[in-house]
Amino acid sequence: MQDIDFLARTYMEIGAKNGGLDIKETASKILIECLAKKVMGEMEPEATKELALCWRFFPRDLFQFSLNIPGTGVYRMMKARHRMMKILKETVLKKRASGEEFGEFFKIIYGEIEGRDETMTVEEVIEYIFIFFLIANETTPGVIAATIKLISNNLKVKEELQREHERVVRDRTEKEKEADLTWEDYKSMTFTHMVINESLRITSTAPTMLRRNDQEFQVGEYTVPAGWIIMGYPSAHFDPEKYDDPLAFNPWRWKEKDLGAILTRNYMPFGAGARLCLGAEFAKFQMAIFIHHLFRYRWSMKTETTVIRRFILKFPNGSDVQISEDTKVD
Ligand code: HEM
Repeated sequence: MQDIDFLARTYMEIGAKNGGLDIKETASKILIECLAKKVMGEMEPEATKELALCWRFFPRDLFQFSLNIPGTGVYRMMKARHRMMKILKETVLKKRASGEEFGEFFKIIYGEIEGRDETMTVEEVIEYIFIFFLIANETTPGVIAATIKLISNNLKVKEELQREHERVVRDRTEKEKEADLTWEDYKSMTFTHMVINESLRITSTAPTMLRRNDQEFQVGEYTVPAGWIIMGYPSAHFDPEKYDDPLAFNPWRWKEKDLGAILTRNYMPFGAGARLCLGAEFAKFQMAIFIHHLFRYRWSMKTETTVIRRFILKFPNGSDVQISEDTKVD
């Protein structure tokens, strides 16, 4: 919690000094810096920053025709990937040589816990970590940027959030707590949790879930033979019988509901079953902390920001917000 809180506050302060920031890019930097520490343990600050910068080549060019020749996005992305693998490998080798401690996640997958045998080679572990970062980075920053766009289009929601976050800051100051956010602060952001749930419903970020069925089964009048690959989509999120006016962004529909639930019959932004998202709580947490720190300023999103879905969420005109030091509210 402290890491995300610190990174979100720091990046927001830098943005305020510069007159603004790109939401998706900033959320991505926070995510990668935080995950890198959790997975790898302490890393050289320059290596972590470079790792985060490499991701800039991914969102734009990941789901495109694979033409890996110089000058294409895919080529730039492959170069960035190569660079990232090199940074990760160098970090592992340096840490090993100096006996420095790895992050908990690394220790688990590499088996570097006392008494356990090695389970993967260094190369395999790095591949695994890369995919882990990739999954995290292709989801959370986009959802955060789309959430800010949804909020920006809805003045009532924006005002309610403003009230909530001013209250959180006020409570903290009154109780003379340290500047860091606490778990209680996070839990008390009820309206923010409603906004997050609604945004996750409406953005339905993971466009599809692929499954191979072991056994034949029936869907209405159709029989799906065993061995088929099924593409599942959380269409329940837009079912008018389950959600009144389903295309409307209405956080109040979550009032009095269980805001902690990441999976119900009609709500599955993080998937379902054995492959339920590993980072669900972490993602929701990052979203809330990011929103909190943004709302410590008066902000506005550039009107030209648009969100489109080309398999994943995309922001062809970026996701810039304007903030400045003199609009800080606390
Ligand atoms: C708002 C952000 C996120 C959304 C909407 C999301 C959504 C999903 C969905 C729908 C799945 C299931 C895919 C399937 O069933 O085939 C999934 C799996 C997964 N997610 Fe996330 N995710 C998010 C953030 C994250 C983050 C931040 C991490 C890592 C820290 C993460 C790590 C994973 C992993 C490792 C899996 C695979 C789990 C498995 O196969 O056992 N996700 N995610």
